[in-house]
Amino acid sequence: MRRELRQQRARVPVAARARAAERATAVLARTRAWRVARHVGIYLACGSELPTDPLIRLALRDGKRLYVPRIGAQGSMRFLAWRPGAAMRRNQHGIDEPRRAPMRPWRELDLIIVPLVGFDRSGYRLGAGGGYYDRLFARRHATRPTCLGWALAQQQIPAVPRDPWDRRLDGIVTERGVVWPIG
Ligand SMILES: Nc1nc2c(c(=O)[nH]1)N(C=O)[C@@H](CNc1ccc(C(=O)N[C@@H](CCC(=O)O)C(=O)O)cc1)CN2
Ligand SMILES: Nc1ncnc2c1ncn2[C@@H]1O[C@H](COP(=O)(O)OP(=O)(O)OP(=O)(O)O)[C@@H](O)[C@H]1O
Repeated sequence: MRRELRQQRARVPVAARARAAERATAVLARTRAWRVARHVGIYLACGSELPTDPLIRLALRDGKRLYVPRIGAQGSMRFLAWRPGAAMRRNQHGIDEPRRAPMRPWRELDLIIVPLVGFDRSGYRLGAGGGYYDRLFARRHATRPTCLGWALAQQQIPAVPRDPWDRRLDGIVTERGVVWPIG
C-alpha cells in the first residue's frame, strides 16, 4: 500500500506538486495553529513528497523559528534548529539533516508539519515506514505540539491500517483545505 501510494504521488507532475504546495501554504497560513506557533518543526522534502519550500518562505516572513528532524540510533529522532543555508549532511535515506545545531525537545515545539504517504479522515497516517514520528507521538507529555500532516488531497485513503501505538494527527493540510479528523 505504501509503495502504491508513493507511486501515485510520484505521477503528479513536479509543477502540479509545486502549485499544490503553494495552495497548502495559503491554507495553513489561515489556521489558528499557525498564527499562534513560534517554534515550528518542518521537514525538507525529498523525492515525490509535497514540497515545503513555500511553507519555509512563509515561516521566515512570519518570524517563526524552524526545526528539522535528524534521525539517530534506535529509531530516535530529534528536532534541530534550522535556517536556509545551514550546514547539512545527507543521512542514510538520502534526506538532508542539520549537521550541528541546537536541539529543541519536541514537546517544546508549538507545531510540527508531518510528512506522510497516506492519511484517512480520522487523522491516522501512513508514514515513510521508519516509525520515527510514531515513536515521538507515542510519548506522553503534559503539553504536546499541534501535529499537522502535509499532503496532497489525493493522498487520502479510506482507512489507514492502525497499529496499537498510533496517534491521530490534529489535522492534515492539503491544497484543498484542512482535513480535521472526525470519527
Ligand atoms: N523529508 C522527510 N524527512 C524525514 C522523514 C520523511 O518522511 N520525510 N522522516 C519520517 O519518518 C524521517 C526519516 N524517515 C525515514 C524512514 C524510513 C525511510 C525508509 O526506510 N525508506 C525506505 C523504504 C521503506 C519502506 O517503504 O518500507 C527506503 O529508503 O527505501 C526513510 C526515511 C525524518 N525525516
Ligand atoms: N511507539 C512505538 N513503539 C514501538 N515500536 C514502534 C512504535 N512506533 C513505531 N514502531 C516501530 O516502527 C516500525 C515502523 O512503523 P510504521 O510503519 O508505522 O512507520 P511510519 O509511521 O510509516 O514511519 P515514519 O513515522 O518514520 O514516517 C514498526 O514496525 C514498529 O515496530
